[in-house]
Amino acid sequence: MELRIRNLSKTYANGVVALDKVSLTIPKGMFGLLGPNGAGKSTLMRTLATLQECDSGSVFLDDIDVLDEKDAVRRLLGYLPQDFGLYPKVTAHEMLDHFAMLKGLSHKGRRREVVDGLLQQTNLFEVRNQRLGGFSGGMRQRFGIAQALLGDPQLIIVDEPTAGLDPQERVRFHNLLSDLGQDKTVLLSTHIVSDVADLCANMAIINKGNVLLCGEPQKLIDALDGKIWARFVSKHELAAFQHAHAVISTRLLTGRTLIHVYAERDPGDGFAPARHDLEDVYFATIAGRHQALALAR
Ligand SMILES: Nc1ncnc2c1ncn2[C@@H]1O[C@H](COP(=O)(O)OP(=O)(O)OP(=O)(O)O)[C@@H](O)[C@H]1O
Repeated sequence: MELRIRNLSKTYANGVVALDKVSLTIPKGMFGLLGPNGAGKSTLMRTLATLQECDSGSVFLDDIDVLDEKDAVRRLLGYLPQDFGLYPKVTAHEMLDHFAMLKGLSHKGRRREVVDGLLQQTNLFEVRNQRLGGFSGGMRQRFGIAQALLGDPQLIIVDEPTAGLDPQERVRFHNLLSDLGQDKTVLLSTHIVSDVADLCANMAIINKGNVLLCGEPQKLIDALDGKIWARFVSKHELAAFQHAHAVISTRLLTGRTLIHVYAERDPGDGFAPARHDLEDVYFATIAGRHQALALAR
């Protein structure tokens, strides 16, 4: 299914503009929504998940009016919120069975089939009789996906699902999501660039309620060819370089500071062409390098 968001706006009572005329088209497959903390991602996710009202704009899931036909959307939606509580003393199987009942799966045999299937799909079958309170972060997130998948949703929204997972669990969770992306629309909100680089066929970057950039990750990277330059600087040189160049990122590498700058042509000063990636796209966009944006759009 395709999700079409047009001019979606939301200002909270305290005056914070969380969404400012956001327009995005999200096709089938995995779509990454990338942005720093406070960008408006959760506001957008909650609005799409019919849990929160916006002020203006429209959202359609194929021909369903998401803002109006909430029940129809909920039947097609699986949602994994950023924070969700679990009853610590209940086992994974008991909890999922309970959720399945709430979803209307009243036939015991059929429910068992669905619940066991989801526990297998999320690699939790072996631990199904363990209490949720003892689950690791990764197990919790996979359990969150299992409950989101009840009812065979066509649109799956996951809000920052890999924050706090160790690398092994992250890979496991990525595999699970990418399987889902084969035939469903999966919207992944994250501030972790590599989640999007690894998984998503399409992406957008949002900040302060605005969509800054949208496209296919590789094309957005290619649009920066020849425009990202790198060099090491010492700590006391950093401020001068930041003053003289459009520094988009600084990172410590084996104790030295590597800086990446945006420049249309060789900036001199000892810079060499950088091997750039999606992080450069992200940082260049957030830093407001408008030349980069114009090219990549
Ligand atoms: N209920 C609320 N009332 C007032 N302001 C809010 C409310 N919820 C969010 N905000 C503000 O709206 C802005 C967008 O918040 P939102 O949670 O949507 O961003 P986010 O990109 O999901 O960030 P994070 O990654 O930190 O969750 C932030 O400035 C936030 O402080």
